Amino acid sequence: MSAAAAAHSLAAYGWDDDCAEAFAPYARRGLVPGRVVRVDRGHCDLVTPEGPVRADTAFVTPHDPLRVVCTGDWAAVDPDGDPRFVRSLLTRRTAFVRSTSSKRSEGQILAANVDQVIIAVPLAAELDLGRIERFLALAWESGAQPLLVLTKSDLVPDPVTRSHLLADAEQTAPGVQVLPVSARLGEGVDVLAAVVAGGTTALLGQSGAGKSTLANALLGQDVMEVQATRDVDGKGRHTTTTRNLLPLAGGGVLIDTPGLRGVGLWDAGTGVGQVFAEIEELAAECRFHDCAHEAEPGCAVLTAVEEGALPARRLDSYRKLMRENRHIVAKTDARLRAELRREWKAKGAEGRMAGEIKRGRRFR
Ligand SMILES: Nc1nc2c(ncn2[C@@H]2O[C@H](COP(=O)(O)OP(=O)(O)OP(=O)(O)O)[C@@H](O)[C@H]2O)c(=O)[nH]1
Ligand SMILES: [Zn+2]
Repeated sequence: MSAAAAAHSLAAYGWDDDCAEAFAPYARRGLVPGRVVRVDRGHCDLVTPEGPVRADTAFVTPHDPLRVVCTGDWAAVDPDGDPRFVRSLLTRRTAFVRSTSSKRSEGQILAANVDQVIIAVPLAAELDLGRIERFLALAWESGAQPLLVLTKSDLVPDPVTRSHLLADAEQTAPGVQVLPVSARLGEGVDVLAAVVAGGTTALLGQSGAGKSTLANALLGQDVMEVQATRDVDGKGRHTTTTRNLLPLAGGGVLIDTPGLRGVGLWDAGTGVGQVFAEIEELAAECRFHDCAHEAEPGCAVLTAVEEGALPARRLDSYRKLMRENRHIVAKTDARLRAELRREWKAKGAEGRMAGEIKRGRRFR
């Protein structure tokens, strides 16, 4: 980072040389840079060099739901006025998109410009590898680098058990750093803080995984409300505060939005491939290029399973996520196909009409 970018008052919020370069044309128009901290209907809260600003988003709310303002966006804002308007959004480096339920399959943007994703999974006697793979797929799909944090490591004090669990996690997450952390004991927190110091980090993980506790440890203060252990009605309390984007004590920025936390079904096509990199690599050796790795002769994937080089669970998980993903894509495609059909019909009618005119069956 250049000295100018480091000295910039938004440096704590992730401002860097790339931001400065992208923002230059807006600076010439007298606009102010800001990072979106929170979005609600028609407005957003930003941090700017002059402090927090609330701005109207009417100019940056196109029909495409993937292009609406979201937490983490860099924006160009009016220098004054009441209300002040967001005039433009800088191009996103990465984006978290959720495939929404069947009625609106367009997808919904959850967070922008995330560099790393912490996938928080409690270190327990039995790691939920399938869940890890699912979160990894989402992380890879966003364009950010995943980081697997095994939380509550104090719960597995036995070093032998722990190293087995770590080995399982590492095998499940090729290309991903795996870090055991205990926020309770402070173990591994400094390592994690150093890893996330360089950019913007988001938190993924199921409820109770220890995300808020981890966030507080990284923030160096209790900003997030930690789930009460005594949960009388069994429903769990909604714990995340409305402060969605926060600078970390050791450098870097944390994005922790409720929408991102509670992930459901996502469209993670290329992401799934990255999670199972070793399977995709094996698949390249299969005799048939469209091998489904079910019962085909010369299947390198099945051979690897037979030889014990690839856990059968891994292949099952891969198939399951691929199937799920195809399902989502098919749903989206159905809508696309319906749209195309309408277009073709209209074009077809025109075409038929033109043909009939040519053939002299219709007179003008
Ligand atoms: N033993 C142990 N318990 C922990 C640790 N970190 C968190 N916990 C406990 O795990 C429970 C859940 O922690 P939270 O931080 O609220 O989990 P969360 O992922 O933010 O949960 P949601 O807000 O529901 O998404 C709390 O009772 C914490 O005290 C740890 O390092 N060790
Ligand atoms: Zn095969």
